[in-house]
Amino acid sequence: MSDLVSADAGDDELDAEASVRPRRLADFIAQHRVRDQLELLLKGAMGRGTPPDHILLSGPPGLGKTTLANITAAELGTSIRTTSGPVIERSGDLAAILTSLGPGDVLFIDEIHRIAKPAEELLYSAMEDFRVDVIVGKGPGATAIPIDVEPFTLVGATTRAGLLSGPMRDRFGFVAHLDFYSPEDLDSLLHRSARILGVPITAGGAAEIAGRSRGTPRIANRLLRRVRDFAEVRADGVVTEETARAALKVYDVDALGLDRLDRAVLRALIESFKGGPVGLSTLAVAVGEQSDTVEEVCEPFLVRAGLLARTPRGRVATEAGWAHLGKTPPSGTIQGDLFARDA
Ligand SMILES: Nc1ncnc2c1ncn2[C@@H]1O[C@H](COP(=O)(O)OP(=O)(O)OP(=O)(O)O)[C@@H](O)[C@H]1O
Ligand SMILES: [Mg+2]
Repeated sequence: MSDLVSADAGDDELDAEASVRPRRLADFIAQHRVRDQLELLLKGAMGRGTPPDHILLSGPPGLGKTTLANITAAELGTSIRTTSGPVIERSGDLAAILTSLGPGDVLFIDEIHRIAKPAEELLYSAMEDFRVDVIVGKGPGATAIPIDVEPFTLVGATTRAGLLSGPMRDRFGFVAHLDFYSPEDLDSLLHRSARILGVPITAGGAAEIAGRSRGTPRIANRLLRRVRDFAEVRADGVVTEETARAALKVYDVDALGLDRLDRAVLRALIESFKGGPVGLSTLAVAVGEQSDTVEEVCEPFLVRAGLLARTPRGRVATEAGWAHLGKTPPSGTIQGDLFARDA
């Protein structure tokens, strides 16, 4: 699919994201439950003068995990060291990072589910006892030298909490799961971003973009940047409902945030297979894509939007799916909940 509605960050997007990324908890939009809990955790620890419990942030891409990790350090007034699971190949790499932390620092490990096993085991003792055993030598003569590390707070982020081992998960005293944002939340977020970017935006403009952002702040901010281009080049620079609509038509993002490939899948399912059920590989061939792409890139959102359902007999279009293409579903079509939240 186009990168425009992908929840993952593009390589060239980091600077653009940094400019609108909230720095403090008070600027972090929505996710009130997580925000309240985190505030209590941090304030409580600061009151006692100790580092807070280790924090695990889980949730789909683009919902604010990296943002919250940085906010944690900012609220605590400490430094943050950032690394990620895949880059820690050897436990020695991790030991070097841990022993260089200052007292109370935040260590942020992104994609923590991808950390190598030996490094994970080293992390256990660091998290629990603020101590690491560094192995010197090889074979029977190898000895473990215990080294103390400063008390620190680990913030782990993962898009796949289910892949974390039990012992790893148990060592986090605070686990927060980030949910997709409501259109109203994204609306506030867009007003905030527009203010920071100096883009004039109307209520209608923000609402129009919010509804197409798939519940994801990263996508909302990205669409705002594209609509701003359009507004500046083809209109008077103001992001209104009309400019947002016209711009997103140019970029092929429809009213629910579906892009060209998402719609092709839905259309094939309905027009070529009468709404299904049809097998994944047959559907993928019909749109000229790999099964993996259809399954991992298009389907999760089509399912979440209640347009498509996965059944034991294959993929089927829901009533909402038919309606989205402006067609009348045959009787007996399953309903599907529009944006049913997985609680
Ligand atoms: N609650 C929020 N309020 C305001 N902006 C937000 C919020 N959450 C996320 N954002 C914006 O969305 C962008 C993406 O967020 P972030 O990088 O924290 O996501 P992530 O969960 O770490 O994604 P990934 O899984 O891809 O690493 C940030 O640049 C930030 O500007
Ligand atoms: Mg991140």
